[in-house]
Amino acid sequence: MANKIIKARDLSFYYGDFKALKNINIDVVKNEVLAFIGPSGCGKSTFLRILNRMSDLVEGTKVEGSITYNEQDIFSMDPIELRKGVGMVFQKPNPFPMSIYDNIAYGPRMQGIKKKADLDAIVEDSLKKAAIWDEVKDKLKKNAISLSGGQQQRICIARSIAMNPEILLMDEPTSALDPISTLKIEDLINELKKQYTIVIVTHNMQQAARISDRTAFFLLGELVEVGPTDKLFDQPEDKRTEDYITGRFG
Ligand SMILES: Nc1ncnc2c1ncn2[C@@H]1O[C@H](COP(=O)(O)OP(=O)(O)OP(=O)(O)O)[C@@H](O)[C@H]1O
Repeated sequence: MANKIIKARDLSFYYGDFKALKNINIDVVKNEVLAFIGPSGCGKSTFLRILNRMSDLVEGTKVEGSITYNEQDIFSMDPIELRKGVGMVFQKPNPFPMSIYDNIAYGPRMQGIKKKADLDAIVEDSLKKAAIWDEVKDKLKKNAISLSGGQQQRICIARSIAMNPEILLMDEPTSALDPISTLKIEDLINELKKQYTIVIVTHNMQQAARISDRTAFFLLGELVEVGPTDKLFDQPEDKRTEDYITGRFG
């Protein structure tokens, strides 16, 4: 498979003595949308969070095996550097309590970009890519908290984009949104994959079927099966995948 930007090999992860992920082997391919599905507690979010080492924030954890990002071992990288390349969008929209403009300019400013014209250009470009520019261009000074949930989530996506990442991790980005906002984010993901690689956790199998190129099915900390989304849903190889997608459990 061409251009694997992430490779996980025999990756296991423990919270204390509890083995939450068991010998995971998976690749992420450039410019794909890869969806993680599986019943609650199977380890999807844990795995997603390891990919940009948000998992470091939990104490008493242990990792075995390896993950590389562009052939570099992520566990020996500076996490700040890793997160520049591998950004994250959370389940609940979490804009900073500041203006729309400052939300987007925050990261670039931290990276030392100071010129107003440069920041203006990044803010506009990021908001356009996140398909929210037209809705907010006349109120960039307004507090981002005053926007609707769906708009806030697109602001959060724009905030990630402003850091110019290569990969966007999304942890159930639409689960707190209404159906119309959800469709907007799904359309946006479809657009973003031209430029970015997207790994998304979703509870919603229809969503995985609509937006992803490949789907990975997790169960009890194991990666049961990963493959092209159409194939995984039409002709799963593993009986457990079939049982899950036909609604026999989970
Ligand atoms: N901070 C933590 N400390 C201890 N155990 C945890 C922690 N976070 C998750 N776990 C456990 O690890 C397992 C995997 O959790 P995880 O959140 O990754 O699952 P998930 O598939 O994303 O579930 P959901 O779909 O409900 O979000 C669960 O058994 C969970 O209880």
